[in-house]
Amino acid sequence: MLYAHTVDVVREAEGALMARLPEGVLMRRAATGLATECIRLLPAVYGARVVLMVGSGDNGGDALYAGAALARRGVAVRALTAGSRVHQEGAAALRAAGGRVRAFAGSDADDSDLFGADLIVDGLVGIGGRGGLREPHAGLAAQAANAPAPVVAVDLPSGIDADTGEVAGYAVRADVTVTFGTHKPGLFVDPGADRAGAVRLVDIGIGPELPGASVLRPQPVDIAGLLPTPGAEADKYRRGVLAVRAGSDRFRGAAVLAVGGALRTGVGMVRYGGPERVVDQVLARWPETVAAVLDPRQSTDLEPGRVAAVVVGPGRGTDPGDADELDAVLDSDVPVLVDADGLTLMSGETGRDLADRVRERSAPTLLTPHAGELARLLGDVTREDVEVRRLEHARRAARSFGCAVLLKGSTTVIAHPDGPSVVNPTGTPLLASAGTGDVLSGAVGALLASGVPVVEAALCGAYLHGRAAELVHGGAPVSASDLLHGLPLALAEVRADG
Ligand SMILES: NC(=O)C1=CN([C@@H]2O[C@H](COP(=O)(O)OP(=O)(O)OC[C@H]3O[C@@H](n4cnc5c(N)ncnc54)[C@H](OP(=O)(O)O)[C@@H]3O)[C@@H](O)[C@H]2O)[C@@H](O)CC1
Ligand SMILES: [K+]
Repeated sequence: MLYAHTVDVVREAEGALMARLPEGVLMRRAATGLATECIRLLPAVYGARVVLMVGSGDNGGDALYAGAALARRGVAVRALTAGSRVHQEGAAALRAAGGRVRAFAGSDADDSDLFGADLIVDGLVGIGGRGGLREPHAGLAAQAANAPAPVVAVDLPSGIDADTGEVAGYAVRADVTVTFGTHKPGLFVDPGADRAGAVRLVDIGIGPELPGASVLRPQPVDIAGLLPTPGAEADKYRRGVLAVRAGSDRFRGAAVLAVGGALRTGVGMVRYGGPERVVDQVLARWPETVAAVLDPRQSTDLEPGRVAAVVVGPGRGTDPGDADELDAVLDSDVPVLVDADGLTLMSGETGRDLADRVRERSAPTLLTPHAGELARLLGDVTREDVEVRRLEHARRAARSFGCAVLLKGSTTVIAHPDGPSVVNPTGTPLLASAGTGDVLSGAVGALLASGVPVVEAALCGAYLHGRAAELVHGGAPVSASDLLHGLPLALAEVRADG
């Protein structure tokens, strides 16, 4: 598991440790770790050319001290400063080691040092950065982006918000980010995560001072530990029965995909209920389903005691009958996953009663919106707002509805009113196509029915779904049906890693 802490928490931990250590020790540790990573990235050390982009804070100080260490190893180091000040001791250390320090001349002409560099180090701003990069920082960073050398970001790529991953203006795009003490949430969540490249954590000793993380990013081994392993004595009821209330005459595929997602993730039995033509189609594709014709306006019976979890909403419709069905499902005392049309029914003024129903439930509820659906559920933000501050809005929704929320998209995040948020490390942008969400709802539903707790089920389902896409796509677009082939591969891989 990787852990991320917010800036306030990092500063507090740093303060507690610094009070016991001689001045400058933490920066020296950070700089040593940074220099080591730079050396790994250089084809040869002696005679290599490294350019430091240096802002006015301690982030620039880290870069300067690392530059001094590189210069002592025979690297030609040039520091280009931006901003009103420069870290004096760091600049002196670099000069004493044979490096040069000068102010960036501005964006009017290409900087020859930058374009001749073997490696560029981004020490413009770190956790002290606010908003998009100002000038001359942005101009310097833009030149670095055009230069051929790889870019190593110090602590985080300058211009991304450390706590949210938001990019409010120009931001550096790094090949490698060397971060200190703990990960920052913005390194886990897009759009920030996308700018960070490969992230390396350097231990500077603040670990014991840090409280529990605010954001987690699991590794394959963590997923393996969370997945259920059916014992020899397991029968279909003990493995869990999932009820799927998806699909309609208009959207028959949603039912087929949600049922498939569940079966391919592993569940004792899927009970499908829906219109006759959809039942036929589900049975034609998945004959192992126990399917019954069900008109939500006449029967919303969930067969109490016979199902362990319910998926409701994908392609189901938003008629009054569908609202009645959702209401009845929410009235049950088993875990419920609400997706797609179910989320639409819960949104706005007309959805108020259903939203209250969710708040009143004692059994776990999981909402699985994409950014547009989350914006509608929250009612006071746009889809774009949600996309740039994914963690914040997923957390708000979790608090507002008193349940777990899985926000789909460029980084899938899972929030719960209690405990840290979790980000899913797998997936590809090519996953954004019709029907993939239906497969996800089935996959997560299967895990809920198997007794996996709600946040863990959401995480494992999202992980397997994203990994399935990575394994089947090979660079080509992924259809929702392809995902159904990828799920067993993803499961086998996770079990082998575990
Ligand atoms: N915490 C730890 O454990 C350790 C932390 N360490 C290191 O310290 C770093 C934090 O250093 P820090 O606090 O000095 O802030 P930092 O990121 O250098 O930026 C502040 C400067 O940036 C400027 N500025 C702000 N926004 C801007 C913008 N949009 N565009 C342009 N400029 C902008 C701002 O200018 P101002 O707004 O004041 O004019 C101010 O001068 C941290 O990331 C890590 O690298 C390690 O050494 C050891 C252990
Ligand atoms: K930086």
